[in-house]
Amino acid sequence: MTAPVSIRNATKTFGEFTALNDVSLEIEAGEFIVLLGPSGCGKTTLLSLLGGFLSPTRGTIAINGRDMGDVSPSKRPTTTMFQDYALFPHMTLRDNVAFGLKMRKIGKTERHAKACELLDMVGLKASALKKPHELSGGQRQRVALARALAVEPDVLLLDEPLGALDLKLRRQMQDELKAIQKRVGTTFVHVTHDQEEAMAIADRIVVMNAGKIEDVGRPEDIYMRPKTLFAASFMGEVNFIPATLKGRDNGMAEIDSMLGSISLPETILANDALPDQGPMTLAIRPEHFRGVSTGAERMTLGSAKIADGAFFGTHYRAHLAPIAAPDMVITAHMPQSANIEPGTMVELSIDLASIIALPGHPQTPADPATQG
Ligand SMILES: Nc1ncnc2c1ncn2[C@@H]1O[C@H](COP(=O)(O)OP(=O)(O)OP(=O)(O)O)[C@@H](O)[C@H]1O
Repeated sequence: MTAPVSIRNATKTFGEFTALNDVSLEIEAGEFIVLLGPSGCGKTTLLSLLGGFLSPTRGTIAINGRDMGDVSPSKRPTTTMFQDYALFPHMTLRDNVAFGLKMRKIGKTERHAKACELLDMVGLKASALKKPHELSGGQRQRVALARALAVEPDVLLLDEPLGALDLKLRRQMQDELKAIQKRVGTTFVHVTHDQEEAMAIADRIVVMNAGKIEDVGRPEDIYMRPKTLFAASFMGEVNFIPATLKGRDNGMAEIDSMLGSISLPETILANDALPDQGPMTLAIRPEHFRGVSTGAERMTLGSAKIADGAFFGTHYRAHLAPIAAPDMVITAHMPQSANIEPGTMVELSIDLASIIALPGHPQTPADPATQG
């Protein structure tokens, strides 16, 4: 079972505090959507509106075209899977998975068959008669997923379901979760603050900040072409070079940056929020300074002096002080063959197409994305 979800202008206030501020989002049937953002940005609040545990102060939620305004959580075509997946300790795995079906008065033979089918899907068929305490954390998590899917929700809501697992297991479960979602085709809405997890599992990521949606797109869209400073900095490491857009002429944009004046083809400025003139930021990922020619059109932002560098296996990660702005720190990845001796001069050479042009300036030097 699967269904589209439509969130229109949803706002949620708690007293004076606005936890969710005019959020709109269309989710397709069968999509794997990840709500990504820092603690307190409103991810769980949005998930709770979908599950019916909270009502929007303003705005609407529709699932499969039906307004959910007066539909209680138990009557919604949704199931929520929480981080503490709370299996019943005295029941076998089979009975845990079949529990929702029993509540729905499904006969024993049918519900046991369904439970075994789902345990098979999560790789635990042979353990059907074990109790939860006999399992590892990852195995218990799989049982919880099987239990959530047993009642065939149209939409599965997952609130940091992998948060309690260690890193290795979490990576493994991310792959499994994605494979299972593709297999069952259910719409998944998954909350996390871990950007790597979001990239690993999402069809589309919704980047949230302070109760608002900052950006929505495929992982590669948000990484390569983020729409805001926040989205650029939350999804991976980035250098921000404050600049001023002076004007546009003949398909070229004239820009004064902290590293000097440059002309960029207007196609690089593909962001509707950019003004015709005014403050803007050039955002560049560290790996785009690698100096390995890709055959694409390249440009230089002047030269810089290596301050320090560390070996990361596939590359060096170096901090550089540009000659044009010696107080600035640029983080750059450099090839294994590079000389990263402090004081060595390097050219800040990049592929033109890898420059991300964003509206506004980073707020403070402490902005997480201002430095590497
Ligand atoms: N019932 C409530 N009463 C008052 N404030 C609340 C309530 N529920 C949530 N909030 C506030 O709303 C904001 C958003 O909370 P929410 O739980 O949605 O954040 P989150 O992004 O899921 O964060 P986390 O990753 O820490 O769970 C927070 O500042 C939180 O303190």
